[in-house]
Amino acid sequence: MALHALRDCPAPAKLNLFLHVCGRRPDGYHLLQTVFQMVDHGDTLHFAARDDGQIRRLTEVAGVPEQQDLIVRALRLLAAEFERRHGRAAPGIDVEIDKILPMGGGLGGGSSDAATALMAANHLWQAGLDREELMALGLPLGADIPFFIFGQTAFAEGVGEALVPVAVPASWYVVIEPGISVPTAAIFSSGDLTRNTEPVTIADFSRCLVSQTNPGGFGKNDLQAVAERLFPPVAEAVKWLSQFGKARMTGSGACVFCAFSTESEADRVLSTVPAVWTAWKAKSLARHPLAEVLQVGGVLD
Ligand SMILES: C[C@](O)(CO)[C@H](O)COP(=O)(O)OP(=O)(O)OC[C@H]1O[C@@H](n2ccc(N)nc2=O)[C@H](O)[C@@H]1O
Ligand SMILES: Nc1ncnc2c1ncn2[C@@H]1O[C@H](COP(=O)(O)OP(=O)(O)OP(=O)(O)O)[C@@H](O)[C@H]1O
Repeated sequence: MALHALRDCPAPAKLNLFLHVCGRRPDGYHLLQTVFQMVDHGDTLHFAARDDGQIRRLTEVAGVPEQQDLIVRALRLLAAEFERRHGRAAPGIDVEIDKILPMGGGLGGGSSDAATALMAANHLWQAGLDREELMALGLPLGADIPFFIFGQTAFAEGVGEALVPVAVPASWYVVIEPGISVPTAAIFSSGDLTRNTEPVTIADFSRCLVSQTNPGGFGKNDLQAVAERLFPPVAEAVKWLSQFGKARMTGSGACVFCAFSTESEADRVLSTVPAVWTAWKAKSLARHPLAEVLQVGGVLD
């Protein structure tokens, strides 16, 4: 029998272990190379099917009107695709969200919410899209959405949509939220941004992991220098966390992280973070945790 509700669906944060800007497309979007790592800290979404075709977000999210929410926009795209395939309107859905990821944090919160919504509704509605089709549906809404649907640690190229799985040792991360929101577009449009980092290979990344224990130690984040200049709290967080290892910004900021090989090391550092910042620790996730909730392993394959 078809399911009517899916509760406690995780939408995990991602960290960009490195992020190189290697060029620019004619449409202005930047060509990146990055490794995406999911961690066990994120938003939680709850879904219930409706029978009137409406897509509703029941939770208020400060600063994000319901109709602009990436979750709602993604579900509208899925509903249109459902109608095209099945010749009838999609059933509709209610969405509730427990939001803990900061916006403009570089943790991919909005993209992760949208990815979880697409996977959950595809399941609830029995829409029948496979993984690649869902990834393609989400890409126009956010460059990180395909990665979350891909659902495993990945080396990414293009604008983040060309994905290859990569093995990264399990690690603990301490993440600092500097308390500001960094608009992604402001970083990419800066005249100071370097856009010519030489392309690397997965083998370069993997070789580096063998020679050092820190998965965040390879390469650099090309967006970081610009973000530090425009947003001094980012620089302060990087400076403070650098006492303990190779600290680095994720995505276009503002959050900053450092990897540790044991939970106790992460706990020790976390306990000393100055109270002005929100900080947390999280463990790496090799697979998207929604697979367990959907109890499928194979629903999208
Ligand atoms: C930097 C990353 O966080 C890395 O994971 C993502 O690529 C950002 O993805 P995102 O938050 O989904 O960004 P979007 O909302 O798609 O893009 C915001 C703006 O940033 C610029 N942008 C974004 C991604 C990219 N590869 N090149 C760009 O130039 C574009 O001006 C775009 O209008
Ligand atoms: N469900 C949502 N959650 C968060 N932000 C949303 C959502 N829907 C739309 N947005 C918009 O997207 C913007 C970016 O939010 P998001 O949390 O994805 O930033 P981010 O972590 O910096 O992303 P990235 O790492 O992809 O750059 C927000 O400022 C907000 O206006």
